[in-house]
Amino acid sequence: MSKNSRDQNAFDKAALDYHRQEPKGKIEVIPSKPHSSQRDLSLAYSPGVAVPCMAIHDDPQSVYEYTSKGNLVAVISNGTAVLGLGDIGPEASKPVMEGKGLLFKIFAGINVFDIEINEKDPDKFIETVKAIAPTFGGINLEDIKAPEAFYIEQRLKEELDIPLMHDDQHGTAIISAAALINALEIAGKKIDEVKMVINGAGAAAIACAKLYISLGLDPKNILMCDSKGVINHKRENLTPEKLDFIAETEISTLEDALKGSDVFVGLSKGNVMSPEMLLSMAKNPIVFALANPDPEISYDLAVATREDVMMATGRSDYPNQVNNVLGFPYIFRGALDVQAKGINEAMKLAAVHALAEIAKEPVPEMVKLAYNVRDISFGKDYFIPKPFDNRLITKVSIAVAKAAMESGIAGKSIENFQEYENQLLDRMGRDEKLVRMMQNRAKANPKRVTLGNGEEYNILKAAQILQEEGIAYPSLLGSKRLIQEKMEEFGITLDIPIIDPNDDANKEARKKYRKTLWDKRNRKGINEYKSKRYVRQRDYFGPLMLEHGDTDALIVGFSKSYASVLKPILEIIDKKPGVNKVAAMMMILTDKKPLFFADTSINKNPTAEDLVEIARMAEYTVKSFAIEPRLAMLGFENFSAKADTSKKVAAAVKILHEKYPKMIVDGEIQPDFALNSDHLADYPFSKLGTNPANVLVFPNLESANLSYKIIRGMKAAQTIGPILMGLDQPVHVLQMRSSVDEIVNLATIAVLDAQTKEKK
Ligand SMILES: NC(=O)C1=CN([C@@H]2O[C@H](COP(=O)(O)OP(=O)(O)OC[C@H]3O[C@@H](n4cnc5c(N)ncnc54)[C@H](OP(=O)(O)O)[C@@H]3O)[C@@H](O)[C@H]2O)C=CC1
Ligand SMILES: CC(=O)C(=O)O
Ligand SMILES: [Mg+2]
Repeated sequence: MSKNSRDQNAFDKAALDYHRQEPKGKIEVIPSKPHSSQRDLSLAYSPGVAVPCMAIHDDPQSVYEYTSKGNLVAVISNGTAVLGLGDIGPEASKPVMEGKGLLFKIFAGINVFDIEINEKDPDKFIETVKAIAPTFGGINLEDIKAPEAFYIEQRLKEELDIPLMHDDQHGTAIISAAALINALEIAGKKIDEVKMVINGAGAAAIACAKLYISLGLDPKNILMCDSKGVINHKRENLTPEKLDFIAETEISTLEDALKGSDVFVGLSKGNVMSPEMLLSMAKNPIVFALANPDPEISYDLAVATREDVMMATGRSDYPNQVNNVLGFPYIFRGALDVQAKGINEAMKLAAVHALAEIAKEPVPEMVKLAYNVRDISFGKDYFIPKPFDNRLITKVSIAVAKAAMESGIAGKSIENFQEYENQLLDRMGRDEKLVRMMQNRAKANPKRVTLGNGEEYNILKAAQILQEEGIAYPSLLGSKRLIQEKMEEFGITLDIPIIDPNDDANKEARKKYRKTLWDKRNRKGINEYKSKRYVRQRDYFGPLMLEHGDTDALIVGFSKSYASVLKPILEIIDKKPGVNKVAAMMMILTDKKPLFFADTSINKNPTAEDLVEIARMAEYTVKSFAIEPRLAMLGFENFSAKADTSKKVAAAVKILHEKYPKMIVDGEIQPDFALNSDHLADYPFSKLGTNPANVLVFPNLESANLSYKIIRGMKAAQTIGPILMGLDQPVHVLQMRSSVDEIVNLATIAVLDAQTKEKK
C-alpha cells in the first residue's frame, strides 16, 4: 500500500471515528433555561407555558419574543446533490447537514435543526417545507440538485416570509463573486472584458453566472459547460436555466472553451481540468476550482503547472478557500437579527462587497496568529478572507442587516449599530475558537513533542491525534515492551518513536544526560550513584532530553502527583532569564469567553511579591494567545484590605500599579464582582472599569486549585492546563488522568511554546 493511500485510509477511519464517537453525530439539543426546581418546571411546562402560548396566539409576532424561533434555522435537503457526490439520498446527506449546523453555531451562534426529507417531487417537497416553516426563523436549503432547486427555491421565497436561501446557489455566488472582484483587481483585468468558462450548469453554476453578470460580466463572454460539454446553439433539450446561457459558438468541449480564457469557475466534479487545459488559458489566469471534496484541478497541480495562476478551491487546506462557509453564517445572522422577510439582491450584494473589502484591509494579529503566518496581505495568495477571521461576523452581518433595513424587508430595526457589533463579537466568544486557533498555529510549524506514560490509552490516543492532525511530531517515553504490548491490546497502530530510557540504544544519551545531571545537582544532594540511577527513570530522562534539544517539548505527569513529576523538571530546567518564580495557570473555556486562573499548582502561599510575579507571567502568557489580559487580583473582600489575605493582595496591587502602570489589573476583589460589569460599576476608580476581568490571580494555591477543580469535576467548562509559566523550556505537567482532549490541548500549547522559543 502506498504512503498516500495509507494516509487516506487513516484519514477515512478518523472521519468515521469522529462521527461515531458518543454522542453520535455532531449536533445535540441543550435546554437554555434553568430546569432544576419544581418552580422552573412549572414555568417551562404546564401550567406556566400556557401563558406565552396565549400571548403568541393574540400577537403572532411575539413568537420571536417567547420562543427560540428567532435564532433557529432549518438546514433542509433531499440529498440529491450532496457536495460533488451526487444523489446519495437523504440519510447519506445527514452528516453534511449536521456539519452545516455545527458551522452555523460556531461561526454565528445560530441554532440549527437539520432536516432530511425523503422527497424528490418538487411540489411535495415544497409543501413539506412550508408545513414545518413556522418552527424556524430562517431556512437554508442545501444540496438539492438543479433544475429542481431553482423551482423549489423560487416558490418557497414567494410563499414564505422568513429569510430563505438555497446556499449552493447564492452562498457560493456571493463568496465567489467577492473573490472574483479581488482576483481581477490583482490580475489587472476588468470584469466587463474578461472571458470566462464556467464548468457545471447546476444550482451553484447558474446562480454564480447570474450574480457575476449583475456585477458587470458580459454574458457574451461566458462559455458554460455541463456534463455533455459546452452549452451552445447545437444543444437540444436544455432546461430553461441553461437556455439563458446558450453561446453562439461552434466550440463544444471544455478543452477548446478554455483556450485563451481569463477565468475558469469550476462547479462540477473533481479532476476534470488537465494541466494542458490550464496552460492554454490567457496570462494570469484566474482558476476557481470549487467542486468538493476534490476540486476540478488540485491546488498543487495548478500552481506546479503555471506560476502566474491565481488559484482558489473550496478546501480549507490551501490558500483562498472559496467556500460558502464564509457567507451563510453571517448572512443568516444579519437577516435573523432584523427579522428580514427574505434574503433579497440588496442583501446579497452587500455581503459580496463586505467580503471583498475585508480581504483588502490589514489583517488583524489574531488572524495571523490563527494561521501562524507572520504576514498576510491582499495579493495572489490572499484575496478572500479566512474562515477564522472575527471581522466576518461583524462586517458581513452588519452589511446584510443594514441592506435589509434599507431595502424595506426588515421586520425590525437595529437602532445602535455599535451596540449590535458588540453583541456579535460577544457571540463569537461562545465557542472553542481559541482551541482551533491554537491548533492551526501549531499545525503551521509542528514540533517534536515527547509524551510521558506512553503505555496509557489516553496518551496513545492523544499521540495518534497529534500525529494525524499534524499538530506535532509525537514520541512516547516509557518502557518499549510495555508500550508495544499496550498498543496491541488497544488496537492502536502508531508509527512514531518510542523512547525507552533503559534501552541499549540510549546508552550514549544516558551518558551525556548523567553528566548534565551531575553538573547541575552535585552540590544539591545528587551523588554519582544517584545520577546513574536517575537517568534510567523517565521522570529525569524526559527533562534531560529537552535540555539537550533531543526533543522540542515535553508533556508528563499523566499518572503521578503533580509535585513528584515537577521536582525533576525544576532540578534540570532553568527558569527564564529574569524570572524568579515558576507558576501554573489554567485556561477555562467558558461558554462566554476564555478565563485564566493562576497560580493553580505551584506556590502554596505566595507573598505580595510572588503575586506580582505570578500576575506578570500570567499577563505575558495570555497575551501570547492574542487575548488582551485584564487581571483581577482576587480576595474575599472588595477594596477594603481588612483581612490578612486581603492586605497581601492589596500590597501586590500597589506594587503592580506603581511598577507597571499600563497593566490592566486591580483588586483585591471578589470573583463574582470581577466578572460582572454591573457590579464593577460600583467601583469606578478601578483600573478594570466596567469591562470584566479574564485573568483571575488567586491569593493562594488552595483557592485557585479548588476553584478550577470544581469546574473540572462538574464538567462545567473545558479546562486546559496547567500551563507551566516561567521555565526556559516547553514543558507542561498534566493533571492526573487527563482526558485525551486535555492532553492534545496541552501538547498544542507546548508546540506553540517551542515555536516561540525558536523565534527568539
Ligand atoms: N466551494 C463551494 O462553496 C461550493 C461548491 N459546490 C460544488 O459545486 C459542484 C456542483 O454543485 P451543485 O451546483 O449544487 O450541483 P448540481 O447537481 O445542481 O449541478 C452539478 C452540475 O455539474 C455538472 N457536471 C457534472 N459532471 C460534469 C463534468 N464532468 N463536466 C462539466 N459539468 C459537469 C452537471 O451537469 P448536467 O447538468 O449535465 O448534469 C450539473 O450541471 C459540487 O461539486 C459542489 O461540491 C457547490 C456549492 C458550494
Ligand atoms: C460547500 C457546499 O455547500 C458544497 O460543496 O455543496
Ligand atoms: Mg452544498
